[in-house]
Amino acid sequence: MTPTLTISRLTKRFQSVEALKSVSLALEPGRRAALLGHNGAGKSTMMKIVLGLIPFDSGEVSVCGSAPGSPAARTQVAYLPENVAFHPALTGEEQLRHYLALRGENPKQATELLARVGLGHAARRRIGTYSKGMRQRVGLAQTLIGRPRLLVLDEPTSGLDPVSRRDFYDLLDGLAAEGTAILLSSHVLTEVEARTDSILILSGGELVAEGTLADLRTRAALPVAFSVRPAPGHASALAATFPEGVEGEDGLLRLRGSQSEKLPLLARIAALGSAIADLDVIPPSLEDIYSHFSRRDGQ
Ligand SMILES: Nc1ncnc2c1ncn2[C@@H]1O[C@H](COP(=O)(O)OP(=O)(O)OP(=O)(O)O)[C@@H](O)[C@H]1O
Repeated sequence: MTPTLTISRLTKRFQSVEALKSVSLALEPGRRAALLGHNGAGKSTMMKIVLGLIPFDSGEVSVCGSAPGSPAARTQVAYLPENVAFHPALTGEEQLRHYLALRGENPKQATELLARVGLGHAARRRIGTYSKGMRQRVGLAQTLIGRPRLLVLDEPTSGLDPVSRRDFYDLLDGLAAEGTAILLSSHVLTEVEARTDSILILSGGELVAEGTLADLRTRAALPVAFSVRPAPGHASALAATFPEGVEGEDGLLRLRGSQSEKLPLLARIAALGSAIADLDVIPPSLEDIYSHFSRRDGQ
């Protein structure tokens, strides 16, 4: 499948700052990729380059086969900034009709676009009365004008409550299912874990990790934690068997082991049979994996 977005060896420098260092990636139709990174890692710089808003120093960028910022690329890519602002006195429908007219599209599509993002009921209300989540949906409706093949979303769920976040990702799922590629940045690790297909971690301008969460988990090879609850009267025996464990005030014994130690440890725990009341295996969290890949120099 031809990727919707291809970036190879992309380098961008602002005076003495190397904002992007030989970054390469590809995003295929219908894929949702999350761009993660500390403040200043280079996320916005990459998005601006993909949108054709700023030039780059070296490398190649292709948006649906065209150079970023070219007329062909601009018809295929849409952008939603973090804090989207609309005229508060206009209704959602008026605002979208305005954008449609600017793009040379039929303003009557406003009704359908607003319905698509779940705002049909509020189309004739002033945007000044909308919640932040509703304004983000107007922003998403605006990005859908012209049926773009690539959506670039800068922290699209920042400031939204959990239900609005979930609804927003549901909308993105629908768009991805139709073949739209989605590149979004976020600082909320748990939501990208559940709602995107791949994770891209930028650190100091370098793409330090790329893949599904399962790929990154394997590559990071971080320790696995076990939480073991002894059966009544067996706490001392359990602690004696695992002197390396840490006993908590909650009565649980906590153990850690590398990926290769996981199964042998499980076998040792299972061998205790009825002395064990319960067991949880806790894989490294996305936060652990993110910290592993994105640690700054000196940390
Ligand atoms: N116009 C500019 N002039 C000089 N330096 C810049 C400019 N734009 C970005 N930078 C620098 O490039 C680096 C990457 O910045 P960028 O805005 O891409 O990071 P980011 O990952 O989007 O961060 P944040 O999460 O804070 O938005 C930073 O060191 C930043 O200071």
